[in-house]
Amino acid sequence: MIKVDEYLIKIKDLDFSYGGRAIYKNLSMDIPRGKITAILGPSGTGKTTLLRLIGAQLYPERGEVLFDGINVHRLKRVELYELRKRMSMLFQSGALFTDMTVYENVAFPLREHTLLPEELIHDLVTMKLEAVGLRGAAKLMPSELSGGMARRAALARSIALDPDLIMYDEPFVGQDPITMGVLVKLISDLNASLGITSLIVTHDVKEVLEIAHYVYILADGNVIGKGTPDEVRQSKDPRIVQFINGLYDGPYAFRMQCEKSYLEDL
Ligand SMILES: Nc1ncnc2c1ncn2[C@@H]1O[C@H](COP(=O)(O)OP(=O)(O)OP(=O)(O)O)[C@@H](O)[C@H]1O
Repeated sequence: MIKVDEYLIKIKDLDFSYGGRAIYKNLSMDIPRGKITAILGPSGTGKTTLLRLIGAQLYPERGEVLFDGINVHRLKRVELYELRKRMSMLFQSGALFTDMTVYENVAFPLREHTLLPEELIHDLVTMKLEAVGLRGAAKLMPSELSGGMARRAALARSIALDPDLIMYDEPFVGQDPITMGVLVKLISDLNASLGITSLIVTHDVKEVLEIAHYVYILADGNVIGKGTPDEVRQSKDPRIVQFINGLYDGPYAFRMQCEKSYLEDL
């Protein structure tokens, strides 16, 4: 019997720095297959960097990232190109092609990467648009969409090739509460209906904890907390308490260190 590993991504003993400035030191994480994992942490910790390491846009100095057992940093260019069809990355900007309709945007990856006939492409695009509730917007241009609709259209495009993984980088930024609620539910529904592994980097802690199955909290170059949403909510670690509750001050200082005292500066 073939044993399917319960983790889609395994990160082992990873070191990464930007020009000598260490971002990760000995980082190890396992991302469960078919589940929603939230990656939380203070600004500048390296969450986006982590997504780029998984996608092999960046290379570590040490350690490895295994995607379905494949070391992503050892692949040749063509192999990586193939593997990336199984990973989708959704940035906060959405980045739709502005000169194409919503339909053409969703059809684009199918035309780029497959030789499917137009009829089948039509059916697939229609299904993806239906999944995000935008079948009625197929003919619209991106400039005619609201911010939330644009993100949903980008989401439809990112699932066009039925990826195994979607990495969301700040998917809720700049949205009103209702739109945010729609996006949160959509991500959760897509995860359940398509069985996609979802990795969400966000500062919207409350929203993401409602739908995540597993949570990693990163700070100071490593994992400072992990577990189910309930487990991290109940943590007594002051760094995690501060972060989960969005407290103004705590172990992570609100004020940056300054050489002179406040009085001296005045
Ligand atoms: N290309 C780069 N070259 C040098 N330093 C970089 C580069 N990209 C990011 N950094 C730095 O690396 C650190 C981690 O950046 P990253 O964007 O991964 O953090 P983040 O946790 O996603 O932050 P935020 O939550 O604010 O989006 C930051 O201090 C950032 O300034």
